[in-house]
Amino acid sequence: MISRCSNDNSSEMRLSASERPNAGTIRVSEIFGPTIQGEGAVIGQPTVFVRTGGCDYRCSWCDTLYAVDSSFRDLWKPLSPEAIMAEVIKLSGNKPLLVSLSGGNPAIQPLGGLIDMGHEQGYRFALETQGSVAKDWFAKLDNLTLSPKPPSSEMETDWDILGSCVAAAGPDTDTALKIVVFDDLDYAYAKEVSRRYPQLPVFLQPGNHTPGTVDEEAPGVDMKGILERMRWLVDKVVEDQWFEATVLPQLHVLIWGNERGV
Ligand SMILES: C[S@@+](CC[C@H](N)C(=O)[O-])C[C@H]1O[C@@H](n2cnc3c(N)ncnc32)[C@H](O)[C@@H]1O
Ligand SMILES: Nc1nc2[nH]cc(C(=O)O)c2c(=O)[nH]1
Ligand code: SF4
Ligand SMILES: [Mg+2]
Repeated sequence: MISRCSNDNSSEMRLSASERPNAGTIRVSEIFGPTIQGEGAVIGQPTVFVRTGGCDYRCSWCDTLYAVDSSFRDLWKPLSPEAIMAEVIKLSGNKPLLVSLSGGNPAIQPLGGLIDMGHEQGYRFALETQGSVAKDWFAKLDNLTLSPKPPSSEMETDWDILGSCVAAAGPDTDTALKIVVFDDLDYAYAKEVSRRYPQLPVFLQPGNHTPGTVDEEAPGVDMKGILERMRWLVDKVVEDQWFEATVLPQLHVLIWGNERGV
């Protein structure tokens, strides 16, 4: 299974040559914080975000198109692990904390060296990915969130690669599932993912149907609609007696709406 964790993964090969990172450098869309982690297993923890640029998916409702759409490519900087750690250290006042690696798909970037470097200085690392590309260095992470995409995203899950991601993380990384739910079909998908990985904690996150478009700088958010979906999802889990699931909102969206860099 681990042999799938290579650089010539087929999902990654779907990226054009200019979209693939250079060896050693990491393509970065933004570094910000400290803020709190707004989602999933480590929700509420103070963290600095490193958001990489480029993604092998294009979910219909992606809330970070500026780190996905190639029209933003010129804004993604190729940075060395040293340069990224220098910024993380500056933002955190040299006090180690949790670093959240997100994107885009951070799994298509060479992040193993950055994780080693940060660990040496006492920083911890969490990573969010859709589970479409597996890397050996997932085993170095403190937390791995796998967020496979439900039908409403219009993406297809490659179950073998998702399995390779779980295997690559191994026993020393805290791995969790986090599934965005918009409707009944998404809910059924979340149950299927959880059925396949009963050993993994599962977090359900109501979808934000107002994430904005590539042309919007600061899209407005339909908070009432998101909270209604949250209530629907809680009712669903309770009625269904899915007592192993944890339902959480995107806390940062409740606080700051669709604002960037928070
Ligand atoms: C922007 S993605 C980046 C990491 C990775 N590409 C992934 O999808 O897991 C970070 C998280 O935001 C979630 N997300 C993206 N758009 C969303 C939306 N409109 N509503 C709720 N969650 C969303 C994703 O499912 C994922 O769990
Ligand atoms: N505060 C905060 N929490 C988050 N959790 C996941 C995020 C992401 O965009 O990956 C995110 C984000 O952008 N901000
Ligand atoms: S996989 Fe993540 S970053 Fe990529 S398009 Fe989907 S939500 Fe956006
Ligand atoms: Mg986000």
